[in-house]
Amino acid sequence: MHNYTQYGRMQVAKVLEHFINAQALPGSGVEEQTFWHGFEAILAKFIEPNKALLEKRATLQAKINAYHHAGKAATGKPYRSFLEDIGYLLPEPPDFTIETDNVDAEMATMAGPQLVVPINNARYALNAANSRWGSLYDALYGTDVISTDEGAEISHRFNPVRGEKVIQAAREWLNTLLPLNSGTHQQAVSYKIDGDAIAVTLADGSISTLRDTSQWRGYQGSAEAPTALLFVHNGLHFEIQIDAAHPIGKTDPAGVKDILLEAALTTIMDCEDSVAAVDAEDKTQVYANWLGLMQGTLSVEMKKGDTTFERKMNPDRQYTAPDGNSLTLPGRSLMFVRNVGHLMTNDAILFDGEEVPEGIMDGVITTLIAKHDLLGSGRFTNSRAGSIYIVKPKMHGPEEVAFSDALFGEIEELLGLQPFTLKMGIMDEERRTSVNLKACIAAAKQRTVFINTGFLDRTGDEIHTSMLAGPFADKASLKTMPWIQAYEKANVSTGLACGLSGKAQIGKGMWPVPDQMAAMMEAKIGHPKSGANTAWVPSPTAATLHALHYHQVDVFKVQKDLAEARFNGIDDIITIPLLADRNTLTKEQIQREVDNNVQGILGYVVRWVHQGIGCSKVPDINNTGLMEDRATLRISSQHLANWLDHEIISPDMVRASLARMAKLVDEQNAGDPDYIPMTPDTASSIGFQAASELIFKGAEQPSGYTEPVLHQKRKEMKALLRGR
Ligand SMILES: CC(=O)SCCNC(=O)CCNC(=O)[C@H](O)C(C)(C)COP(=O)(O)OP(=O)(O)OC[C@H]1O[C@@H](n2cnc3c(N)ncnc32)[C@H](O)[C@@H]1OP(=O)(O)O
Ligand SMILES: O=CC(=O)O
Ligand SMILES: [Mg+2]
Repeated sequence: MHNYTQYGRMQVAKVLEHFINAQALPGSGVEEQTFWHGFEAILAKFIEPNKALLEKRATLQAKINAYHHAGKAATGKPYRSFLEDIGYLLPEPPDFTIETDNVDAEMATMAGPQLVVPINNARYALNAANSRWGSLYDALYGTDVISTDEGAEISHRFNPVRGEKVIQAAREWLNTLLPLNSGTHQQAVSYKIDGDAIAVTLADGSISTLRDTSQWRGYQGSAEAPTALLFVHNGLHFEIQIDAAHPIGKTDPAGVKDILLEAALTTIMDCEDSVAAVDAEDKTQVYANWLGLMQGTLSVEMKKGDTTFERKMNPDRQYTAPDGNSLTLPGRSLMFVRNVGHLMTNDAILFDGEEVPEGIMDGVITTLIAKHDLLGSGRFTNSRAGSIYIVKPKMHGPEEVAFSDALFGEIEELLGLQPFTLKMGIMDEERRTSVNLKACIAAAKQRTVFINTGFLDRTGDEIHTSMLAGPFADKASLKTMPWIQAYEKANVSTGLACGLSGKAQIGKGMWPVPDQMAAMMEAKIGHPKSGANTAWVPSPTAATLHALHYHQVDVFKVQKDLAEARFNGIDDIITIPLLADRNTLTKEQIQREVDNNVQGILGYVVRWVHQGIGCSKVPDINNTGLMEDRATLRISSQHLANWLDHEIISPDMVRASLARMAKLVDEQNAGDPDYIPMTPDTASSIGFQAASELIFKGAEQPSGYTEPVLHQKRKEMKALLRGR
């Protein structure tokens, strides 16, 4: 238990109280008394409605369970009518367009990658904030986008064979980014400023020029010997960096040392599924990092090899424009903060003795902190348009969006912000939101700045909602079946119909295979092609590479082309992706599916519970590292729970797999000095027990969420570690 200070009906854990009174409130223009009193009033107003929303989720789920339990039709008209009758599938509201004002260009009129990062990891969070710009050479050199054939392996010491391949590949990209009137960038031997134009000398001595002269926007260094030439294409900037004395520039006939791409236009600083924050200490750390990002003061001491340096937020980038005026471009990614959803409570604050809803607490405190940005008191500016961007995850249907909208309004009033300063990113990641998406957007039409298909949570909810309908298809097949394709397509179409183009983001989900960048380059071009003006990437390198897709596709043109054809797709969306025939899976296929799920669950959960790490790269059964977070855990645990329920697998089979995989996961982590193994005594390993509970009690978890078990077990683990 924490030490608390009483504020009216609230008790605030001292660690959080101290942070707020000493760091977050000073300079915010809000008095201590006003803040705590107003916070108390918000809790008094919103706690009961929050509980009622959760009860409604449970009531609807119980009705769905009873329907399937009775063996009623899980397809076609009868099923759709049932969903309508119980108020799960609601009538579509009349047409409208969103009215969101003061949206920064990065979200409204630009198209590019969106990075997500666990906010409590300062080292990664700083890296993410700075990933607005990324080195194309580094991204190509360090990943499988360039093959290792013919002596081009990735080595720590610079491999000139690979280096040459990188230069050639980058020059090939320049042909797309910066078309020339004659010749190609592979032939370029110099890039120079010639009056108000760019002259590119080719190997045969001829001079080429830019096909579109307006692409040139500025330079760094002197006009005679620029160190960087700045261009724009499809709204994204990039630099050709020149330094003939640099180790790479030396090898290049034009002295080009790198191509720097505008990459992560926006970043989501995540307080939710990639973070393990279970109590007042953890939450205070999360909020402290957000304050550091909003004030520009966050920094970490870094050690790489023999060098030690300080990582901090990058300044804006300065150039001279072709007309001689100075030009400044943002040096950092525009930041959202992802609050948690409506489900969990946290003991950092008690109200009438009970833990408060964590989502309400996040809303109030992350907004208070972001107010510092609007007041301009920090070192940098995040939103030049004067807005605060909150991603609200895991909302089920329009009532839950309306609740967040009302909460945001009260928070604005408490903190002295103009109405609708708080903008909302709506995660379309629960089935009741997908099937009522238009009504969800309508419920926050003055705040909506994005809709995003969080297909990972969405898959977990798909399984949980129809748990009793029958056994689900294997995990790989689930990703290709009609429901998901219709969900993705309908999201874009609904977003366009509600006027998001030019005002907000229509976003696509995460690439969860961080080391497979070649595959990402093949797959993720599908996102801009589908009309999405942003999509999630797991790392800065992935952001740099994914940025190339937005040079290949003019998303706003795609959106225009798609705008006329409204796709609703509801009948496909509600088609439950069950196994067509339970006898088609071989014993071996079933065993592999179980082992793969169990390995992923244990690999993620043990680090979460034992070490407080909320997002990990965990090898799957083929030894491919997968990004695992709470949403991927929700899928794996719900999938096993479903197959157990329908006796595709037996509890003994799962127990045997857990025992085998626990050993393997311990071995995989042997190199981590902070790792706490699960074996040999799995019965007293809290991490192991958490994983087992998530599977065996998966069917009874609210909406199949993993948070309740993870939080409880992490708290047990922290208590154990404190007692040691
Ligand atoms: C369903 C959903 O909700 S998805 C959203 C939640 N998921 C996320 O936020 C994913 C974020 N990504 C990550 O946390 C990580 O990339 C992981 C856990 C997947 C892999 O991490 P690691 O195994 O440490 O990656 P790896 O060793 O390849 O790279 C580490 C380097 O990349 C950087 N990096 C990796 N991911 C990120 C990121 N998301 N943001 C910023 N920097 C990052 C690190 O800072 C580090 O560089 P440094 O040494 O200069 O600090
Ligand atoms: O939050 C994202 C998801 O896919 O879930
Ligand atoms: Mg999610």
